Amino acid sequence: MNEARESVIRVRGLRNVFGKQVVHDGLDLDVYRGEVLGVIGGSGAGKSVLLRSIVGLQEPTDGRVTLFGQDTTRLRPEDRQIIDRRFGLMFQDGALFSSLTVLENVKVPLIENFRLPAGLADEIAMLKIRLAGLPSDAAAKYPAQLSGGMRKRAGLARALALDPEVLFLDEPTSGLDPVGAAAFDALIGTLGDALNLTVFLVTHDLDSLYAICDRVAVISDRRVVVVDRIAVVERHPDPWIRQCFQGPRARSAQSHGSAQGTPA
Ligand SMILES: Nc1ncnc2c1ncn2[C@@H]1O[C@H](COP(=O)(O)OP(=O)(O)OP(=O)(O)O)[C@@H](O)[C@H]1O
Repeated sequence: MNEARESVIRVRGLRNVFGKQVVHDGLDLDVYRGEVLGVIGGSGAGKSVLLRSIVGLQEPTDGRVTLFGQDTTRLRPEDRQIIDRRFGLMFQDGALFSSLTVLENVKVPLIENFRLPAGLADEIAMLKIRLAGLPSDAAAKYPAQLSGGMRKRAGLARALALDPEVLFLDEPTSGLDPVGAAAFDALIGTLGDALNLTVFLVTHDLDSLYAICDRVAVISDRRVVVVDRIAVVERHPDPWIRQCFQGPRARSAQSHGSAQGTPA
């Protein structure tokens, strides 16, 4: 069925080496338009390096990354800029500018990319702040005045500023309590559907996999060992996967997932 779908991210033969450490070697991955793809793997497996390689924050040692059908290793800077506008990035802590208010933070990509009149930029930024589930009065606050969960939502609002087609999220629920994490998952699921987003979600959170991911990719032994629906992935014989899906946390996540009626 997937063969007919458009691959918005295509990674082929990715290799990343730091000194003597080979992080990726011959890694292949496709991400299809409209799906929520969860990316998991042990600590240090190379999830963040993969994300960074895809979005251009890290130049791969070798291999090819194609975004929206364009080979990113061959792009002219001006074409790279056009591609960059088509995705949004959200890091663990929101990665906000501490000296700017939430509203100003969300306006940064709007001002950098488009010469919008100030009033219009304010209106768009406010819309994104509300879309990310923040109250309007959060707009005037500085990151230090927000809770961890609110900072993540502000980071999400900024990632949504340019109406991206693809959203990259690096461990968005880390540090949140279970209720906050479930609410954030629900928000991503709802926004993904409403805005027809493709979501690339790096996570350690098994609940997120069951709650919102259409497919899950597992990085082990320097490559993607399996990418499939969670029900298939959890039965894979890879030792790390077995350990991951046979513990008590997995059983709890599995029961939450089926209770929500959202088996992946
Ligand atoms: N710029 C860099 N220079 C040297 N080594 C790096 C660099 N970036 C990442 N690494 C190494 O690459 C490996 C993979 O890192 P990465 O952050 O992708 O892991 P991860 O799977 O996201 O781990 P975690 O789940 O703990 O966040 C680690 O051993 C890390 O130390």
